[in-house]
Amino acid sequence: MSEGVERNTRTIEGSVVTDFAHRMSYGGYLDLDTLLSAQRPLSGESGGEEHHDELLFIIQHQTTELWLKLVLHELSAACRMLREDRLAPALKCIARVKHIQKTLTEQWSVLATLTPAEYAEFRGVLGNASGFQSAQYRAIEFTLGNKNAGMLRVFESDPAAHALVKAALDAPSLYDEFLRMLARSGYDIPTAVLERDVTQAWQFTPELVPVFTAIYDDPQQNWAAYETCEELVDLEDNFQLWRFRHLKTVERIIGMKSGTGGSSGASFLQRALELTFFPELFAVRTEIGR
Ligand code: HEM
Ligand SMILES: N[C@@H](CC(=O)c1ccccc1NC=O)C(=O)O
Repeated sequence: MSEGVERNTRTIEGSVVTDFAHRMSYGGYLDLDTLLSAQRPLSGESGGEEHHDELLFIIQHQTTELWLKLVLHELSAACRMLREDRLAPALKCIARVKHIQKTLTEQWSVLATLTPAEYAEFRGVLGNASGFQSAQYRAIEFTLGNKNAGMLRVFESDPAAHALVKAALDAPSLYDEFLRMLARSGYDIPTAVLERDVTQAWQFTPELVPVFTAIYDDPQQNWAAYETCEELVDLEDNFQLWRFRHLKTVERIIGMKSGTGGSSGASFLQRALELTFFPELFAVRTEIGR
């Protein structure tokens, strides 16, 4: 038994690098000074006492925004790869997004430890700030096809956020790119779909259902398309689970109070659960085995 283990202490090997005066370090590479100085609870300002739970609230949002940054990065890459007919790497990006979505959905349980009384103690400092104003979240919704130009208005006073969301509004969605790729591979995608105004919300297109039915009827002959369809269904499923957990967390913390962003609150969030990104991929399920 080595001396270190006897004392329940790990021996620090002599080769461990300790002098970072002229070398890049962990904190330097990750810019942790910036990252870890960005949690500034407002409840402590203007004389009041800082509320213990405001740090949880801030970190829950900031970690979400970090993951959303990566989701957007991966979805943008997936769109580009589909455009270049590089399906395998596009699917790899989507697979990563699915894992991030699971982490984000799980993460709600941390915030759910915040009781209504605790939140009420600092909710006032939030003013009219709300997740409704999350530019990255909106850009992701747009990239997945839930376009709504009216959402841009809340970003008018923030040019960088506005540009990010506007770019996502103007670009073809992931579904647009997939359908265009299918058309290039010989599937009978209606011209109106290929030439649609991509800044508009996706509308259910019944003509696509037989195309998907043929794919689902013979997966072996249509494997690439079939696999991609199922990946998109997973993405939508995961997105809905995140929305549902947000709604349920909101209900347990603020009940039916209206939102700081000005909406009716829980009932406004409830209506988001009726939105669908890929309606034909769900409609095809009714047709299978008929
Ligand atoms: C105490 C916790 C939370 C409460 C009470 C809450 C409440 C609400 C409410 C009421 C809305 C509707 C807009 C409004 O009028 O404000 C909303 C929207 C939103 N919240 Fe939260 N929220 C919470 C935590 C979070 C967290 C941790 C995130 C993660 C970033 C988040 C992201 C969003 C997003 C993206 C929207 C827009 C949803 C949409 O457009 O469908 N929220 N939230
Ligand atoms: N809309 C929430 C406030 C809120 O949750 C929030 C406030 C500031 C920044 C992000 C937030 N998160 C989600 O809406 C409320 O009505 O209590």
